[in-house]
Amino acid sequence: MNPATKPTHAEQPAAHLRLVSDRAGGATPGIKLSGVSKTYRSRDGDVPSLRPLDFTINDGEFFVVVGPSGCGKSTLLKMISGLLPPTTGEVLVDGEVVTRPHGNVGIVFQNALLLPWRNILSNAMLPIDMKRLARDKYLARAKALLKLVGLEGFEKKLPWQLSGGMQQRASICRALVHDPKIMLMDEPFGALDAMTRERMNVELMRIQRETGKTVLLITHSIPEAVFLADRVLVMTERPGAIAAIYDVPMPRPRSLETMSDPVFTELVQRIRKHFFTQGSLD
Ligand SMILES: Nc1ncnc2c1ncn2[C@@H]1O[C@H](COP(=O)(O)OP(=O)(O)OP(=O)(O)O)[C@@H](O)[C@H]1O
Repeated sequence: MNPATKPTHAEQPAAHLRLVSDRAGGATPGIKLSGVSKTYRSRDGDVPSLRPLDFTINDGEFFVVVGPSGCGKSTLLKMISGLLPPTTGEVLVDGEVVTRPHGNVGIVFQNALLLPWRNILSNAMLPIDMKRLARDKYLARAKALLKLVGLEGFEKKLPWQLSGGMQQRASICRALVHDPKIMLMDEPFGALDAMTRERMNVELMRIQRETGKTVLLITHSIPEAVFLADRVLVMTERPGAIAAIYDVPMPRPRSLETMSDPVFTELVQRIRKHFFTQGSLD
């Protein structure tokens, strides 16, 4: 095994990431989960979805979660966003316990979920309107974000006039418009064709580099996970637990050629081995 692709302990970030965390100072930055578990109570009985999880995501890190269907990935994301309370344990964002939905996150789902009657700029401005923030303060930011994702000139178009990939780019702007520290992405490119998906991956890495956001992304695709991530968390079947966390020791910026790097190939194979018996990932 290439020593560079050995799994690391959850609490040991890559060296370059540790530097970022150290510089931040003050309250513990990033996202920290301590003993976070979830059991859904339903009429048919309890559904244990996540075993107690302990891990940290560093400020500015690109952190990707892969795992079999139903292992609790979306549940994890909802608990970090504050949309869902954990059954046990605590989620901390910048040292503060999350007890309700908070403004530190922007969320991107599998489908763009744009409002069909609002034009692209108005859709990007939706969080500002919902939070009743000053529109004029954020309008320039929304336009700049649309430009950043290549949608300049499409501000007045309605969602149906854009391709699926363009709509998803608009939804990324919507997630970033209120300048959250963290972007939570649940299978954001699952509905796109393979070529658009690859382009969106490159685009997302560029946006993350330019905005410095912390990204937590969920995917079923192991190559996508390795291509994007600083670290990949591999989950077990439900109730989900941490099977391993891998550092991805490949330099940035990355391009599609990165996928022919032997480190990339070896890491994809190593992670795939976790799922040999399940066959439930790409
Ligand atoms: N509101 C709920 N009530 C009861 N069980 C639920 C509820 N929401 C989710 N579950 C169950 O919890 C488990 C984890 O669900 P979750 O959606 O987090 O998984 P996932 O890993 O995101 O799945 P997928 O990859 O298929 O999207 C599943 O078995 C699901 O059926």
